[in-house]
Amino acid sequence: MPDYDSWSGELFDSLAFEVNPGWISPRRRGVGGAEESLMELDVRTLYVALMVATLWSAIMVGAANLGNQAAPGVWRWVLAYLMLTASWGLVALRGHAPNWLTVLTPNLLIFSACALIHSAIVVVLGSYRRLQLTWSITLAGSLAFTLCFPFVEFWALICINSFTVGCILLNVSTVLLQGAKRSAAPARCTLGLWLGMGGVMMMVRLVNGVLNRPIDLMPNGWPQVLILLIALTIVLGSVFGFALMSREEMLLELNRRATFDALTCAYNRHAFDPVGQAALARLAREGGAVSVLMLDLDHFKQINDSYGHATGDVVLQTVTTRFQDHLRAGDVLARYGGEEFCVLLPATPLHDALDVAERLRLAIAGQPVMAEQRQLIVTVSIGVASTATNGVFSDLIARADSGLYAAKAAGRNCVHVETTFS
Ligand SMILES: Nc1nc2c(ncn2[C@@H]2O[C@H](COP(=O)(O)OP(=O)(O)OP(=O)(O)O)[C@@H](O)[C@H]2O)c(=O)[nH]1
Repeated sequence: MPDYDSWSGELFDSLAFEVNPGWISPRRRGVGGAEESLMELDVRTLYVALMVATLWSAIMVGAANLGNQAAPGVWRWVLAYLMLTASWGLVALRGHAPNWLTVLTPNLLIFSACALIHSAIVVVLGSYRRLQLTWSITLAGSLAFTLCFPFVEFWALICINSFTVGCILLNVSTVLLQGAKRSAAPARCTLGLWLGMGGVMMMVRLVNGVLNRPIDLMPNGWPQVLILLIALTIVLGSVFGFALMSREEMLLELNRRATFDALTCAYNRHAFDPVGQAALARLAREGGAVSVLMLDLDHFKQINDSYGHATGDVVLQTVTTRFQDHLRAGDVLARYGGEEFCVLLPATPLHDALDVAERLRLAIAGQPVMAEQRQLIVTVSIGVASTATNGVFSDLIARADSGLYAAKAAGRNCVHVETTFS
C-alpha cells in the first residue's frame, strides 16, 4: 500500500518559489537536492516559435490571395507579419549579435508592424478612424526608444516597448469594437477582443517591468514565458480573425449592394418589393391601410442634357435626402428606376398618404437644388394608391403608377390619386 501522506508531503516540500532579481520562478529540488526550474520552456526557443508562427501565417495569408483578386488590406497584413517575423528572429539572436541589431531594430520593426496591422484593418472596414493616432503613437514610441536606447537600463526599454505596443493594440481594438453590431459582425468583434487582450497583456508587462526591473536581455522567468505564450496565441488568433473579418465584411458589403442603390443609398427595387409584400401581409393580421407613392422627377432628361450626367446624379442624391428628411422612421424609400422613386407608407390611410405626398412635392419644388454651383428648379409628379386588403404588392404599385401618369398628364408638379380600390 503506497504511503500517500509522505509522498504528497515530499512533493510539496520539494516545491519552492525562488525570488530572482526581478523575476519569480517556480523551482523544485531534484535528485540530490539540486534545484531545477519548473518552467521547462526556454525564452529563446519561444522567440523562434513566434518567428515560425508569424512567417507561416504571412505565407498562408499571402498564398491564399495570390492569383485571385486579393482581399482589401491583405498585403499590408502580410508585410506587418513579415516585419514581426524579422523582429522575433533578431530578438532570438540576443547575446550573439550587437544590441542595436537585436534590441533597437526589432523594437522599431514591432512598432511599425502594429501600425501596419491597424492600417490593414481600416482598409477592410473602409474607414480610416484613429489611424492617425496609431501612427503618432508609433512615431513617439520609436523616437523615445531610439533616444533612450544608449542610456537607459533594459527594464526601461521593456516599459517603452510595452506602453507603445499596448496603446496601439488598445486603439485598434477600440476601432474594431466601436460601432460593430455583435450579431452582424462576430469576427470583427472577436478580433477586437483578441487585440484588446494583447493590449491589456502589454500593460501588465509594463507594470511588471516597473515593479521587477529585469536586467537580463533574455529573462527566462515564468512571466516572460507566459507573455510569449500569450503573444503566440494572439499572433495566430489575429491572423484567423483578420481572414474571417475580411470575409465577413465582404459578405456585408455584398448584402448592402444587393439591398441599397449605390448612387442614392435608398432601397433598390429588388429589396423593396419583398418589404412591400410583407407590409400587405401584416394588413391581414393587424388591419389598417397601406399606401404607396410613386414619384418621378419632371423633365429630368433636360437636366442631364443641359448640365451633364454628373449634375443629374447630384440632383438625384439631393432629392433623395429631402425625401428622407420628410418621411417617418417606418416609411421605406426606394429608387425604383432612373429618376423614379417609390415610398411605402405602412399603417397610413389614403388621406394621410395624400398629405405626405404633398409634403414631399413641396420639399422639392419649394427650394432650388444646388448642383455643381448651379441652382436648379426641380419638380416632382406623384401618384398615390392605398389598400386595406392583403393583395399582391405589384398591383398596388401599378395603381400608384397609373396615378403618376395621370399627374404627368395633368401638367406635372402635382399629386394624383388612383382611386380604384382593391
Ligand atoms: N444623371 C442620371 N440620370 C439618369 C439616371 N438614371 C436615369 N437617368 C436619366 O433620366 C432621364 C429620364 O428621362 P425621361 O424618362 O424622358 O423622363 P423626364 O425627362 O423626366 O420626363 P418626364 O418624366 O415625362 O417629366 C433620362 O435622361 C435618363 O438618362 C442616373 O442614375 N443618373
